[in-house]
Amino acid sequence: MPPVIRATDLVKDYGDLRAVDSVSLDVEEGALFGLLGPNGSGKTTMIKMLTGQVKPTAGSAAVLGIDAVADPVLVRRMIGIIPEQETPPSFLSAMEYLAFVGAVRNIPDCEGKADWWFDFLDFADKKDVLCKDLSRGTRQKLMFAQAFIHEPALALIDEPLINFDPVMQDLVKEYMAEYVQKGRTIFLSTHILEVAEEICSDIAILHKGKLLHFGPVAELIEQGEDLPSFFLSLVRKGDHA
Ligand SMILES: Nc1ncnc2c1ncn2[C@@H]1O[C@H](COP(=O)(O)OP(=O)(O)OP(=O)(O)O)[C@@H](O)[C@H]1O
Repeated sequence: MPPVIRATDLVKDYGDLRAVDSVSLDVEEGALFGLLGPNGSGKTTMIKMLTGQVKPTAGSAAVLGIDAVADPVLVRRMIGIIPEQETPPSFLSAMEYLAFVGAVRNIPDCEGKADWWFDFLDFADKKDVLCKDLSRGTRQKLMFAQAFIHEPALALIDEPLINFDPVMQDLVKEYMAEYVQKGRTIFLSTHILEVAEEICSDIAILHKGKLLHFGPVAELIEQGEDLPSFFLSLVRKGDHA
């Protein structure tokens, strides 16, 4: 079975800055893959290249078997995405936004599915509120719902938990764990190392655009490592390299 994501020697330069430096990695079907790294290490740029939002300077990316550089529109049609810091359109209500996503993605019974998400993430009382008047956490609930409402084979989500309270974080973590058990795949970036250790099957650690580590979380734990300490020592070593 080919990997769900295959990145090969991906490079992204912004002017003189090399934001991603020859990164290669495979993500297998059913993985809950965590992309970790300090601020500015290139996580968002990686996600943007894999979702066809940014064209790599060099290298290639196959996502669900599709060439993400040559056919970014098809990739975006097939996947779910939560871009970094993205908020839904201010002028639509929460329900209108999910209906809009449903129309673009051709989702059957989108209204019924939207209602399920309003109940599941406990914001049914906000469905007719304009997005501009929603709290940050509620906007994040909506972004989470739009990424998963069509049950994509692959969701790429940038910092999905950051605005959620602990109860909501727990609910969403459980949802993601069950989601991948059904054979679907999630690729997420996060700063919350404890979350990555708890739910991710595999991780990659980026630092200054370079891939410092890539592999299953279980392997680290078998070696007696805990992810937060492992991450910190790797990044500190990278700082002095
Ligand atoms: N459009 C852009 N133009 C110029 N530089 C950019 C652009 N986007 C990102 N960068 C730079 O590329 C580097 C990697 O940024 P990126 O957002 O990918 O990192 P990140 O790991 O997601 O960071 P954070 O954890 O802080 O969100 C940073 O130095 C950033 O300033």
